[in-house]
Order: sequence, then structure tokens, then C-alpha cells
Amino acid sequence: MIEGTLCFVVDDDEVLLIEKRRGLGEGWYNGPGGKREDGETIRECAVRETREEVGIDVDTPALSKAGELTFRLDGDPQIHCHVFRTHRFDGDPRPSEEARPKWFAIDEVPYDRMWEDDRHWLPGVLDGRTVDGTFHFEGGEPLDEADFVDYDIEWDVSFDE
Ligand SMILES: COc1nc(N)nc2c1ncn2[C@H]1C[C@H](O)[C@@H](COP(=O)(O)OP(=O)(O)OP(=O)(O)O)O1
Repeated sequence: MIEGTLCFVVDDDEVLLIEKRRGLGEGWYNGPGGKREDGETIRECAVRETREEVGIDVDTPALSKAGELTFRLDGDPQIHCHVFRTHRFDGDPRPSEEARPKWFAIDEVPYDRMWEDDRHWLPGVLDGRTVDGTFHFEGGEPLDEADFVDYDIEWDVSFDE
């Protein structure tokens, strides 16, 4: 299965999101992140994707593992996503070909412009909790045109990395 990351950078009461400019989830907000490349750890993937997409450096040891999410399409696992949260970063976010960054107040996250699964797990993650979830989509590829149908979530889990 493909492995990927999402990295939520929190500064006081705001979170940095990206508006995806191409590919999976184009036009929707998400955290910076993407697919793991051969030879890199999942943390290295989170750091690289955040730097590539919004031009800031997150501190690897300060990344807090906040979740593992499995997205399934028509019963088949598509992507296993490792979610990180951090308060420590260097630089000012800037747009890239892939992403347009924007800070949102944590109580104004635009869930109506995000993947439908996000409203079920992101509020808890932004509240400091950990989550292990599986999210079921149906309707064939591409994933971002399929229907979100169901989910299972376990909260306050611990992860062996
Ligand atoms: C299905 O529901 C999803 N919800 C959320 N919140 N995020 C998702 C969902 N499905 C995929 N994602 C995220 C998590 C992954 O890390 C990224 C993958 O994005 P992408 O395919 O664009 O990965 P990149 O490596 O950045 O893409 P390129 O190959 O274009 O560089 O999507």
C-alpha cells in the first residue's frame, strides 16, 4: 500500500493548511504532505513534503505523531497516512506549484472545503489527541471523486514508530 504523510503546523491558535493546486484533492484544503519516497523514513517524508510544498522547515524530533489513517476505496486500501503535529518550524510559508498555504484559526478550519473524512478526526488531532482511523470510500477511481461512506476511529492510541 502507498504510504504518505500529513503535517499540521500549529502556531498559537492557528493551523497552517494548504490549498492543493494539482493532483489528488486539487482545490481542497489539507495539511502539507504527500507520498513517501523510496529510502526515506516517514518523518523524513513529512519534513521534505512540508519544505517542498510551503517552504518551511519543521524540526524532525519535534514532530509529534498524531495519527495513522487508512483510506480504502471499494474495499481496497489505497493509502496509509501518518499524521504529525508540530509547533516548531522555521521560515515563512510561501506558495509552490503544488500548494497555496494559508493560516486558519483552529475554530475556523474550512471543513466544507476539505476531504469529507477530515471533520471526523482533525478536530481531535488539533486538540492534541491521537487517532487511528479507517475511512471507506466507494464509487471507483479517482479517490477524490468517490463517495465517503463510513469510518472507524479509535482515539488516544500510542504508536511505535
Ligand atoms: C481520502 O481522504 C483523504 N483525506 C485526507 N485528509 N488526505 C488525504 C486523503 N487521501 C489522500 N490524502 C493525502 C494524504 C497523502 O499524504 C496525500 C497524497 O497526496 P499526493 O498524491 O498529492 O502526494 P504527493 O506525493 O504530494 O504527490 P505528487 O506525486 O504529485 O508529488 O494526500
